[in-house]
Amino acid sequence: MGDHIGIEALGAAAFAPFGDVLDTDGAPDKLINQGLCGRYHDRATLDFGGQGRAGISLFRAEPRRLPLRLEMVERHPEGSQAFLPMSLDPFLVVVAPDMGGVPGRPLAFRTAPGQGINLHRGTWHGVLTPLAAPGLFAVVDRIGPGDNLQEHWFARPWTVG
Ligand SMILES: NC(=O)N[C@@H](O)C(=O)O
Ligand code: NI
Repeated sequence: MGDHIGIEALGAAAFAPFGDVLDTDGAPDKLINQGLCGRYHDRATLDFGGQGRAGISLFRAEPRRLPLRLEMVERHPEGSQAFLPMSLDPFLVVVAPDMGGVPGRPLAFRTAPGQGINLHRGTWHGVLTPLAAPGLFAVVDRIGPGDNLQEHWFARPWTVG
């Protein structure tokens, strides 16, 4: 097995090179619906490339147990990808910097309840990784032609958590 990767609490600053953190920390950008709803407005950079369009899909993914054997990360060169949990269960987010076309050392984060993420176009990441059932997510990503998936299988898996 490869080296061990610790899990940090997800934070916007640490995650900024990789994507956006979606949460309702702090005051809303605007109050709507007669003051009964806080709108946290336009909080993600969506990108679907020239020929793509936005799609909303639902994922029901098997929860993983920690420590996680991380064998592969992937990226979507043509579009961003948002994972929006439909529960308050934290989930695991793994990303990695790009080092000349291959991923560098991964980083792992645990979301707070109610936090979602939007991965920037081309960000190396582990696949959606729930930590509790039912693992139900809305996913906003690119629908369009061409190959939008590049995988990298590590020579030695990493141990996460
Ligand atoms: N393949 C797919 O739709 N999902 C992955 O991109 C993922 O990041 O989970
Ligand atoms: Ni993906």
